[in-house]
This record gives sequence, C-alpha cells and structure tokens, in this order.
Amino acid sequence: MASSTAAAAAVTSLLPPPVGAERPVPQGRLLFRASRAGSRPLRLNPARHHGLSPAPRAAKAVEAGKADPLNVMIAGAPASGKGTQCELIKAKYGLVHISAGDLLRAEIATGTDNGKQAKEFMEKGQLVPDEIVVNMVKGRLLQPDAQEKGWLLDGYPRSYSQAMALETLGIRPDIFILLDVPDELLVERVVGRRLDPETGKIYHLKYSPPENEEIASRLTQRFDDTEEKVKLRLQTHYQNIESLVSIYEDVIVKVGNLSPSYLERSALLVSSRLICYSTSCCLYSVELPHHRL
Ligand SMILES: Nc1ncnc2c1ncn2[C@@H]1O[C@H](COP(=O)(O)OP(=O)(O)O)[C@@H](O)[C@H]1O
Repeated sequence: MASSTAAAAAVTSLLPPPVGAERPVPQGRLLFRASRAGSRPLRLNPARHHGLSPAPRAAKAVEAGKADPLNVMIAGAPASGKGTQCELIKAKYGLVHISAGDLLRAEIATGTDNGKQAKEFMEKGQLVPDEIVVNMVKGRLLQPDAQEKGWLLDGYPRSYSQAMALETLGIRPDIFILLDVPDELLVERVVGRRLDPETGKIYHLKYSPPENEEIASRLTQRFDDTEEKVKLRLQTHYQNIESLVSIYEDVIVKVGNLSPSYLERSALLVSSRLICYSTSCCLYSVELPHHRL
C-alpha cells in the first residue's frame, strides 16, 4: 500500500456508499457517526443481523494528542475473523497481540497445571475459570512491550467479571471491536479451519485451501474445532457478550458479517481511522486516537 491516503481513496472508490453510515467524502476521508450521550446500549441479536447490519453506534473519538499508546480489544464468536483482523491491525500499528486462547494453548502445550485444567473447559466449549485466565492476561498486559507499544487484546474479556478485573486496574481500551457474523457461516468456517503448524498460517478446506499436497498433508485441526464444540462455544459467546457491550458502550464498534472474501482486505487502517468491511459492503470507520499514527 503506497500511502494511507491512496489506500483510502482506492478503497472508497471500490465500494458502494455505506448503508447506515455517512457517505465517504473525497480523498478517502470517511466519517463515522459517533455515539451520542444517552443513546441506548448496542444490543446483540444474532437473528436480526443477516446481511445488512446497522451502523455501529459507539466508536467514540478519543481525544487527540493523548500520550499513551493505543489499546484495542477485539471480540467475536469463534471464527468470526478475529485472527485476521488482528494480523492487519498489528501490522499497521505495531501493537502487541495478546490472544487469551493462544496463551491458554501455550499453557496446554507446556503441560502446566493451569494448562491441564484449562483444557478440560476448552474441550467442553466453556470458559476457562477466571482464576486461571485473569492473572494470565493481566500479567501479559503489564509486561513492558505491551505497555510501551500498546496492546491488541483478542478474546479477553469474555465475561463481566473478566472485564471488571481490568476496570479495577484502570485498564480500558480505546476501541472495542465486536465482530458479528451469522452462526451458520461460523460453523462452516470452524469445521473447515486448519492450521499449518510449520508456518502458523490458517487455511480453510473450502475457502482458502492449501497451496499444494505437501502443505495439505501436514495441516492440523484444533481439538475444539468440531461442529459439536463450536455450537457450545457459540452459546457461551452469546451468553456473555451482552454484559461486555454495556461496559464498553462508549468505545464499541460493531462490524457485521465479515465474509472470507473480504477478510483479506478488511481492517485497513487508514490515516486516523480504522476501517472495517462487511459482506454487505458497508464500510465503517472509527476515529482512532492520534498518538499512534
Ligand atoms: N477470556 C477467556 N476466558 C475464558 N476462557 C477463554 C478465554 N479466551 C479463550 N478461552 C478458552 O479458550 C477457547 C478457545 O478460545 P479462542 O482461541 O479465542 O477461540 P474462539 O474464539 O474460536 O473460541 C475458548 O473456547 C475458551 O474455552
């Protein structure tokens, strides 16, 4: 991407006007309707969000000139595209990517007591208890690299109590991105998802198949990526997400219906704005703090 302005111009010229959001203005400058004081909290109702989703409400502009590094939280159901979004956001902003699921899988891989306990819950599609997760994530967030560069927290918090554990330390995101994808797409994505353990690249047997037989033969599947388990994980997700939405109402941006074809170019971060795409070609942009630009 030659420059962020050029990227924005290219992007806006490719897409139809966003539905439910203000039209882009020339030179890639995009406007986003910020939340109003007293507006109702965003309610997540998966049944109503097929295709066109309403413009996200919150996405408060954070005051310019703030000295602290950028802090972003990203949430969404299994296979909603968090990993892909994280790669793009991380690459642009140099944030430290902290994935609660990856931290847990690392504990499992090294065979710690925490890992052994965590696996029992993960196999059932349930949340791992706070005693294990909260300190693990807090500890990682407070490490110098995350404090200096800013962090991108993926898959945490997933419950009211986990969010409050950070609130009590004064740890808040500048933006809380919530990806919202219909369940039937999620199940298909999870069941076909494969990992190349050598490169870390994620494939999908149908949407993003491996390039050759050699790669295909070494692909692995996550132990919890079965249809039965993903349904349980989805239930857990919906049970918990509402409470998070209310806590982060002032900084939340909801992105609907990301499809595989859009994932490659989603979450372009242009100028002072974070831009996400949905299958309906809606384009949402959120004003970011200026300090990390
Ligand atoms: N913040 C968290 N609190 C409790 N359990 C978690 C948390 N994050 C991840 N887990 C556990 O790890 C599993 C895998 O999480 P993750 O890798 O983020 O994948 P997904 O978002 O696809 O479920 C979850 O199903 C859950 O059991």
